[in-house]
Amino acid sequence: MTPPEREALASARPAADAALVSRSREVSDVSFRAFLAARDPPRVHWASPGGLELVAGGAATRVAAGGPDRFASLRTDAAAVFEGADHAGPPGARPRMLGGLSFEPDHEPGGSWGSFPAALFVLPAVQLTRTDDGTWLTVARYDGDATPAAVEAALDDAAAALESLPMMRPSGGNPGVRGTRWRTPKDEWTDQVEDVIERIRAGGLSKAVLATALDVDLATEADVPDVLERLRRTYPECYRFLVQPIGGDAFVGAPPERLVKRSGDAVRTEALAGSMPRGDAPEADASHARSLLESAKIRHEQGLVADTIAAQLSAFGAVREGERGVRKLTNIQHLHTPIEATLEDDVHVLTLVEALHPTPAVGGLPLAEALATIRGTESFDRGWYASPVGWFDADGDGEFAVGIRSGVVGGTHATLFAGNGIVGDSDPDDEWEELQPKVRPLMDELASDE
Ligand SMILES: C=C(O[C@@H]1C=C(C(=O)O)C=C[C@H]1O)C(=O)O
Repeated sequence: MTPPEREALASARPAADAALVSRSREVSDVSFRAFLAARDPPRVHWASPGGLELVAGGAATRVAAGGPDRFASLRTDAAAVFEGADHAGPPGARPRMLGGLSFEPDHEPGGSWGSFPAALFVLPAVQLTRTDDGTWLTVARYDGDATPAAVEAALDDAAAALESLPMMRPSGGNPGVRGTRWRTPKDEWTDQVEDVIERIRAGGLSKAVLATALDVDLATEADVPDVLERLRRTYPECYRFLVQPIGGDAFVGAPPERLVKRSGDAVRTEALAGSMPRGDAPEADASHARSLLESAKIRHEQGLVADTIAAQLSAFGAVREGERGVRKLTNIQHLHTPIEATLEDDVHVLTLVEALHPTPAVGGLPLAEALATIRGTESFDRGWYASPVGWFDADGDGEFAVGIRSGVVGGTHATLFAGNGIVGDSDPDDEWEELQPKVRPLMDELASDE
């Protein structure tokens, strides 16, 4: 990203005399991959398991923010964009802001995160939305000349362009991997885990989530729409997202973990922590699941996450914790507790995100001590890894996933991320083994399948 581009992103604000106009039209189902491949950046993709699925390109407008007030700044700027919005179309295709935030509020773009400010949300120019009511094409504009007639004409053009897209775009195949390098080799990782354990034993810290990055050299350029399409088939039980602010580097992932969903006064979240592999045979798989449910260490670690989330949500309304169980993913299983709340007041989903992020599933406990430990120990830039990624609308409804099982992909390079909760009785060798399945979702889609 050139300095002027970075400047433009960092200062993305609503314009004084602009109005938001959007129009949607039902279209016959079309390949999301082909649509995404044909769009210019910014490009975004969001899919929740069994729910909303959308792909979009271009920006009608965007809001960006950084520093300790970034959530307040986003809420204010987004409210200005949504004010007086003129949308004709089904509720499922209503205007949404899509994007995410960095793990730390004072994040500065750089390295793999060169085109990612501390918070960025895009209101897409052209979007395909798949809902229970069919597939909808939406065009939005936010400027002084955005009249309904102009937007309808742009919708006609976008619909005509859809006609020329192939129904099914043939897959280009995986890019292939030339080499990989952990940012923290095993001996360094072991030292880091031991340091964290020592801090925990010294008192004042119960848990810290230690993460690292895997640099991947690709044999050919990765085709991000292809990667997302394959993740849809291999990890159907996970979210899928893409945020590509400028072109080049794209943040993609298939996280299993919901940070929060707000729909009216209903709030849903979950505590997901503790990991075991999947077994090859049903008996082995069930035995791993039993180990998750019976391990005192894992129950303690996941219990801390559930209690903290429930306590934070209780500031907003009545909280109900569901039954603890095992969440099975394609290549890993976790301990899981569903958590729901009923809001007493009209609270924006961004306010809930602000209260919950980072949960002890990706930060630690107590939070301040855990963050100081993470900053003092990790030798890579988390950027947007383990951060909120999702969408919100004019009413403050929305849904956010935790940006794990993720990586930054650009050209012939990818950086993948993985982390584990460290507690007092963690074993560095086990923690090293646990990192491996967490980079696999993306790694499997990058490595050649032969
Ligand atoms: C931090 C990650 O995952 C988190 C940490 C887990 C753990 O400590 O076992 C399990 C699930 C996630 O909450 C990651 O995938 O990078």
